[in-house]
Amino acid sequence: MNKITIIGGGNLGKSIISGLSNSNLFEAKNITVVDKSKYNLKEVEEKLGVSTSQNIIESIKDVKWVILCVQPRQLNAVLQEIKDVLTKDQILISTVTGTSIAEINEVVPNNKVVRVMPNTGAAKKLSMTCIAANDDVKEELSIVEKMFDTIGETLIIEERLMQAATVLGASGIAFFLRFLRAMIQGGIQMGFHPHEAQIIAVQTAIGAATLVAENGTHPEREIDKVTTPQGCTIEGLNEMEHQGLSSSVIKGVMASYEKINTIK
Ligand SMILES: NC(=O)C1=CN([C@@H]2O[C@H](COP(=O)(O)OP(=O)(O)OC[C@H]3O[C@@H](n4cnc5c(N)ncnc54)[C@H](OP(=O)(O)O)[C@@H]3O)[C@@H](O)[C@H]2O)C=CC1
Ligand SMILES: O=C(O)[C@@H]1CCC=N1
Repeated sequence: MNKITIIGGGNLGKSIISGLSNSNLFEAKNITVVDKSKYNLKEVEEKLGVSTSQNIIESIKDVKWVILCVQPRQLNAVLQEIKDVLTKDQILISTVTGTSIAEINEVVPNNKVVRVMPNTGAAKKLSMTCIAANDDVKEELSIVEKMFDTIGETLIIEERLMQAATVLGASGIAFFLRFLRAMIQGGIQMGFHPHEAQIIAVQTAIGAATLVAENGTHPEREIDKVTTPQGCTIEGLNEMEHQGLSSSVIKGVMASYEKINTIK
């Protein structure tokens, strides 16, 4: 029951495994990672002490939970490989972008499927994971929620919002990091060494996010506390807006959302 296999130990898979293996939910030896790459498997074996395999069929025997963590174009091959050996009581947890529960059930009609959309923050137990399932998968949904609660925040959503959750939560890591990089570049131009600019920008980003997370305030309320009248902050903010900061972020989010509907 408390065994889990992750098919795909790449960027996201490693982050999930890193979080799960440090949680109390699964013993490291009961987490098996399957990947084509021996390099990926050696890394998780050495760093996290989890079990590894290059044989999908062997790795899912006697396992209750199977996380699908391969790229969208690789999913069908994995489903075709496991469809005849899966038993009815095994639950599939799919992280795969853009593939619906119904599409997975077309290939494996007898297995319950929960869709999850975590992010790479999972490696630090700071994932934002959105979770969706069909109405008849309530009990398993709540166990999957507990599973992902061990690696960050979770939110149960309707499946129709999964693409939006992918853009906001999963791609969102990259979007925030690009802003962080720009802040570091500005810091260097003002005279800091890169590593100093990075320390300042990173801690400031953590502070900004924590204020909103812990105070429950709207970001603009926290901004108001920083903007001294006629001061340097409002000068900088207004220039960023004249250059289209909010508009370009919203346009970027929507471009990502349009793209996701074409991914297969
Ligand atoms: N990266 C992220 O931040 C997020 C990703 N996702 C989604 O999660 C999924 C995984 O993404 P990500 O981790 O970035 O992708 P990666 O390409 O980094 O990882 C997938 C891994 O699975 C391996 N693999 C593929 N097919 C098989 C197979 N048949 N048997 C064994 N191993 C296999 C790949 O090997 P090889 O490279 O040799 O093919 C690769 O190492 C994707 O669907 C993605 O859209 C969702 C949220 C966030
Ligand atoms: O870029 C992608 O398509 C995937 C989904 C979210 C993060 N990585």
